[in-house]
Amino acid sequence: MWRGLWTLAAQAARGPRRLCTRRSSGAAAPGSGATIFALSSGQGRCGIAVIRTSGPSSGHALRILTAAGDLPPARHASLRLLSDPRSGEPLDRALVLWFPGPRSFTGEDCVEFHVHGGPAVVSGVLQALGSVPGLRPAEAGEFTRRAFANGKLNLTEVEGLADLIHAETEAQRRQALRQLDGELGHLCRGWAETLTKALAHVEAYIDFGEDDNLEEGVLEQADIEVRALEVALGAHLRDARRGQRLRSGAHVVVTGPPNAGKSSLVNLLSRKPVSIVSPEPGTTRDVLETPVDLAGFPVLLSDTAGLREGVGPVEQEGVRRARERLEQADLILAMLDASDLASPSSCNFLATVVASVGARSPSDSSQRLLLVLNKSDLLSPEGPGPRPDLPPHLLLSCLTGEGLDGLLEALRKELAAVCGDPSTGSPLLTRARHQHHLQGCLDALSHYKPSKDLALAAEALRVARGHLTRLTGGGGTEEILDIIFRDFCVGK
Ligand SMILES: Nc1nc2c(ncn2[C@@H]2O[C@H](COP(=O)(O)OP(=O)(O)OP(=O)(O)O)[C@@H](O)[C@H]2O)c(=O)[nH]1
Ligand SMILES: [K+]
Ligand SMILES: [Mg+2]
Repeated sequence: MWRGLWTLAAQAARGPRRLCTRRSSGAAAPGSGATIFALSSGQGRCGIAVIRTSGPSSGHALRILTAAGDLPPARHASLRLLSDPRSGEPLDRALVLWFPGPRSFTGEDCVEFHVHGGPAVVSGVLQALGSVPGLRPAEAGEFTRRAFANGKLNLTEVEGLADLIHAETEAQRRQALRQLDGELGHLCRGWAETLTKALAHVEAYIDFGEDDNLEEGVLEQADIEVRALEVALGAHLRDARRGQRLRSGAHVVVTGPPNAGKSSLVNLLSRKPVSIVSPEPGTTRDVLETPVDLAGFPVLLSDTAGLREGVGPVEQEGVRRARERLEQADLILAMLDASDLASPSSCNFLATVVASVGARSPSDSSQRLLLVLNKSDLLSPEGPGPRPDLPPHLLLSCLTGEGLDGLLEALRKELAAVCGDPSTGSPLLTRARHQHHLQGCLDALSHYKPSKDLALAAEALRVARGHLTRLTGGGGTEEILDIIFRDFCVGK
């Protein structure tokens, strides 16, 4: 209900640069003039809980709860006694922080109450705030939404913030922080400026093409810049799947002949008994998937049935599922029993799965493969090692743990290639939305042919620029905002 008003307020706040589609909304709504409050730290018993407010009545609420005429100095922590304004009953001795707008997270007047984290204190302070006229509880993501509306964050930064809150691995945290720092937005704004300049040149040519006063080579210059931009966009789009894997997890599939030790490896890497391990070949039938943090990267690790033919219908179905899952793998962990390399199942596996992935060049295949020879503890120290004609491989013993560090290091390198390394390189496109707009921009530029039709070329530049602006939130529709802000919790 408050959406309609929010849109209008947002438009006013952001000016014409960020126009939103207006939605008809009949009834009156509280709107963004209200002051919102929420518990911003996690729920449950904890040492300190942070409650915050945002909106014009924040200062008034702070004065009422601290029963003080004056506000504390801005952006300094001050110790104050909080009491319930209705009964005067003391609630807690707390640190309070006063952030007058616009120098605050949301751009509005904000207050933070750092109270003792017991549930009774928290609910007492929340109730006291609720009793102050003009204050209401915040909706999920409403603080961030106000920050966005007031131009404190652009859309890719908002997404970075959502990802940072949900980041579970090192690599995800690093990537989210880079996005929150505005790297992707910065890049897009630079590209949009290039297009604006090119558009100005083309339009100048349309208006004054015949005029002698026009500088020479104006169109040629625009052409060079647009073509360079196409190259840059292409490179980023080729990277796009990596960023999405980093956000939602890379698919790593363990495969090999029966009894190679696949389930043992899955349990070792996930540090929990995900799969049944037994000396009986054909133990694993279903695909067992578990999310794990591998060397700092988010991974969906799948254990699968041992690949072999001529077995009963249930195991055959398991083998079918294993092959199906293999197709979806970003990284294949191909496993063999090092003491059993001459067996028909090992030879068959090497000749089919390993050879077929290895034969593809890394550029035309998004799949990568690591060959692991397990049960190295069964090889005699003096006797001949694994066959020299094998493709590059790692030795491992799931039993003794020998070779595990080497495997983890190899996994880190492979996953950095699969997901992109968030500590280096250009900003990753972590969402399908980013990819959609960059592709839209590139498609539009393919219609840029100033030698044929200047008016159409100018229109192509305008469409292309529109995609870049929408990526960072300019002209975004409310539907997109709703989807993005849904990821947030109340209090953020
Ligand atoms: N000696 C030795 N035995 C191992 C090692 N890793 C696994 N095993 C044993 O090999 C047998 C098979 O292990 P699993 O992990 O069930 O093998 P799997 O590949 O999942 O087997 P299936 O699911 O039947 O295809 C079990 O008895 C394990 O204890 C190892 O590094 N050294
Ligand atoms: K087994
Ligand atoms: Mg198994």
